[in-house]
Amino acid sequence: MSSQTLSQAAADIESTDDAGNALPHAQTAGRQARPLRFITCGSVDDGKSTLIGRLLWDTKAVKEDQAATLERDSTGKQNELGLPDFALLLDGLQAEREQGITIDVAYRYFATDRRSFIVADTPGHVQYTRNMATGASTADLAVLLVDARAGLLEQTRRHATIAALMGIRQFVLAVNKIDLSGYDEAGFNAIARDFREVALSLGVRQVTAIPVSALRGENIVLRGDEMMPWYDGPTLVEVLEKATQRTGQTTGFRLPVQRVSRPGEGFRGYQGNVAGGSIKPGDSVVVLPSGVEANVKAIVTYDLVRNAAVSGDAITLVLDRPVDVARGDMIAAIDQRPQVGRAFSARLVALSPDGIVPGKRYWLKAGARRQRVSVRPTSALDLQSGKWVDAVTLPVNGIGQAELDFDDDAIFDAYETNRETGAFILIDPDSLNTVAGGMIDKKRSPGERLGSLPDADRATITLPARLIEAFLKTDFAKAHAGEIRVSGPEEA
Ligand SMILES: Nc1nc2c(ncn2[C@@H]2O[C@H](COP(=O)(O)OP(=O)(O)OP(=O)(O)O)[C@@H](O)[C@H]2O)c(=O)[nH]1
Repeated sequence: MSSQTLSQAAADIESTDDAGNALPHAQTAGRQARPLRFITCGSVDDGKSTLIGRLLWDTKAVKEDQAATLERDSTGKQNELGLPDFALLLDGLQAEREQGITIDVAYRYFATDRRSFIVADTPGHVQYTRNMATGASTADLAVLLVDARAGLLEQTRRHATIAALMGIRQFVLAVNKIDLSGYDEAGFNAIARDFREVALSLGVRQVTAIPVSALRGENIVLRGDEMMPWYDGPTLVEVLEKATQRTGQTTGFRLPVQRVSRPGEGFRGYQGNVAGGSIKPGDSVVVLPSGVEANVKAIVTYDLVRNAAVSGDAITLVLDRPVDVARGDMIAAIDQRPQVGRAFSARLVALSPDGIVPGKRYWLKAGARRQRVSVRPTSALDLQSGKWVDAVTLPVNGIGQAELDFDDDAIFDAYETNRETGAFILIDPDSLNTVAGGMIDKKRSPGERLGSLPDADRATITLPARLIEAFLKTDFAKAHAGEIRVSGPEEA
């Protein structure tokens, strides 16, 4: 197939939505422009670096100078096949990682004739959970690697759980080093079956299992028919080319107001990036939290007046009547409003060594808005078993569910429906450190407590001694002394 027909085929795929319906032009253009984002996860030595290196190499994303360096650096390190060590392509990233950058996800860009991609390479260890969560929060798809000889590990389940929790609904299981298993078809089928069960339990139905040899480049970009005539499914790159992008937004129009522009008498515009849906002059909108309604008079960008704007556009919105709008307000579609309230439930990923202290008041930042919030964790994901357990605090790298209670009205969408207006960060008001990233689940009624999650095990989380000490000193811990169980202490 020539590259022209490939592009045409890609355009055909991209101009339909998940159900195969034609998309309006603006949306199609946006989808084609945005690369597919995916993450790779696997245990140490499963071959993650080799797999990414192979993808870059076989899609010709490796520049000539890099290729020469690769050949040179691999000298003497070649494996028994005489192939270069593809993992070396990732070494630059390793160096970045060792510098101890806080949220340290390395992104790599590559493209085929049909599509462009951004792969987030996230380290697999438990202490890097926050990095994986960060990579996963923007990814459309997760590639989970397992060693064909070892099959699924606890780690695989943990990675799959985090990926699902971050909203990823498409998994590829790359059963790697299939060459070292003697291209064992039955072994591959057993691993694929086990993984489908894991994925289903997490609510993920779109699962493709592929037998691959990252080292030999089989079923990554090129097919591995010679050694695996029994496999007639897609290659990894074919799955990536056809994967659906999560739009991340199924809500109506959203404009978080960054700035109110009043350049002169008579003109008042509200500026920001459209974070959902689309808008055109004449549409009815509501300003939140005030609830005042108005119609759109004009949409202005930096140099021209537009007849429509879509998600991602930076615009100035002019309304047809004088309305009181401030930075941090939200202008939204009148018939598809976000939730406004003082109590929400959310999932958190703790990013700071201090973890999340229950009942502590933090600053919550979402878009241009910053509000005081008190945070009470209710359960945490046990990273070893992949199960939810009751919890009252979250240690660093902990993932948990929490109740958020605000002093004033807050405006959110559920993260599932809008990844921009459903996401936030928590800031410690004393140190000004970012202590957590969060995703809104839903609005709670005032005073409503979150129950245990259905599969919650009645277990306690072991925390480092200094966290327990700090926690026991909080007013919350004193007030709930009889109800709190802490195990440990364990040295940090
Ligand atoms: N035979 C064979 N060896 C492989 C394959 N994929 C990777 N390897 C080898 O397995 C070893 C580990 O590969 P890496 O790519 O460094 O593994 P990784 O998962 O990135 O490891 P970390 O970066 O340490 O997490 C290397 O010696 C690779 O050459 C494969 O498909 N077949």
